[in-house]
Amino acid sequence: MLSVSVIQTEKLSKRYPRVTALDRLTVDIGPGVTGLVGANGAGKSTLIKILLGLAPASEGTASVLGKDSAREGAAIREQVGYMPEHDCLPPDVSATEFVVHMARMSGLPRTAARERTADTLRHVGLYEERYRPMGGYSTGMKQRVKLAQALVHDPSLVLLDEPTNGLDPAGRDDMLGLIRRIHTDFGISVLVTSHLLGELERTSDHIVVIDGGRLLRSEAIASFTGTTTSLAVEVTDSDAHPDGAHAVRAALTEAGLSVEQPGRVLLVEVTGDDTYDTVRDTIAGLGLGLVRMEQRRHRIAEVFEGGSAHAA
Ligand SMILES: Nc1ncnc2c1ncn2[C@@H]1O[C@H](COP(=O)(O)OP(=O)(O)OP(=O)(O)O)[C@@H](O)[C@H]1O
Repeated sequence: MLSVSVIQTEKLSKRYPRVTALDRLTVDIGPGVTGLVGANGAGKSTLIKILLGLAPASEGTASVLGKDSAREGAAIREQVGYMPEHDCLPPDVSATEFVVHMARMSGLPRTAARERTADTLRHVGLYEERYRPMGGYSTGMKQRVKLAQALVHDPSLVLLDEPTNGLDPAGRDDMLGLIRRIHTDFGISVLVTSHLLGELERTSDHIVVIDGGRLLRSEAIASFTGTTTSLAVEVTDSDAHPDGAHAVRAALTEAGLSVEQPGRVLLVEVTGDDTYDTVRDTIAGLGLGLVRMEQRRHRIAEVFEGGSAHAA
C-alpha cells in the first residue's frame, strides 16, 4: 500500500504553566477523513494550532503535507483550511461578504473569489440566506459558513474543530454528511475533531483517540470498529447448567473467543461474522435458551477507561 503522510507528529509536547496539553504525541495520518476524538481538554485544539504553525510546540516536531509546522506555517496555511471551534463570525456582515473576504485574504482575485464563494456556499447548503447578516443565523447556518470559509481557497486538507458542536441530531447528521462529501466529491483530506466517538466512527476512515494529551489509539476504522464491538449475550439456566452464563462462557472460551462476564450478561468480542453463529450454536448445543443477544459499540467512556488520568 502506498503510504503518504498528510499529518505527522513526533514526540510532540505542549506544556502550559499549569497543564500539559500534549504529551509526546506521535501520530502518522494519511489521506482521507480522520476523526480526532478526545474529551474536553484532551488537547485537540492545541494540536490543530501547532499543526497550522499558530502556536509553538514545547518539544517534538509536527509536519503537514510534508512541511514543517514550526518553520513553514504560512505555506501550510495556504494549502490548508481551518474551521475554528468557537463562533468567530461578525454579526453585521452577510455570509457572502464574509466568505469573499476570506477568499481574497487567501490570495484569490476578485472574480474568482466571488465565484468560489457562491459555489462553496451552495455546497454547504446556504442559498438565499447568504445575503442576510450572519447575526440572525441559527447555529447550524453559522457552522456552515465556518465550513465554507475553510473550503473556499480549494485547500488540500481541512482541519475542522468540533464542527457538530451545538447542533441537534438532524443538524449533526447533515454536517457529518457534508464532511464526508468534502473528501468523496473533492478529494480533500479532512481532520475532524469531536468528543463523540460514535459520530466520527460513522464518518471517518481513520480514528485517532487522545486523552490528557496522550495517544490512546490510532487505527483504521475497520480494525477500530472490530476491536470495539462486542455482543451482549444473556441466557437462561437449566437443570443441567444451573449457571447458564458460566457454562456458555466456558464453552465460548474453549472455542477461542474472548469473553468477559461483568454480571449475568456476557460480553463476547466480535472477531468476524462467524462470531454470531458460534455464540448461537454454542447456546443451542448446551440446551439453553437465548434471552437476548445485541451488538454493542463501546462508548467513549469505555474507550477512555483506565486512560483518563488528567485533571478536569
Ligand atoms: N493558552 C492556553 N494557556 C493555558 N492553558 C491552555 C491554553 N490553551 C489550552 N490550555 C489547556 O490545555 C489543555 C488542552 O486544551 P485544548 O483546548 O487543546 O483541548 P480540547 O481537546 O480542544 O478541548 P475542548 O474541546 O474543550 O476545546 C486544557 O487543559 C486547556 O485548559
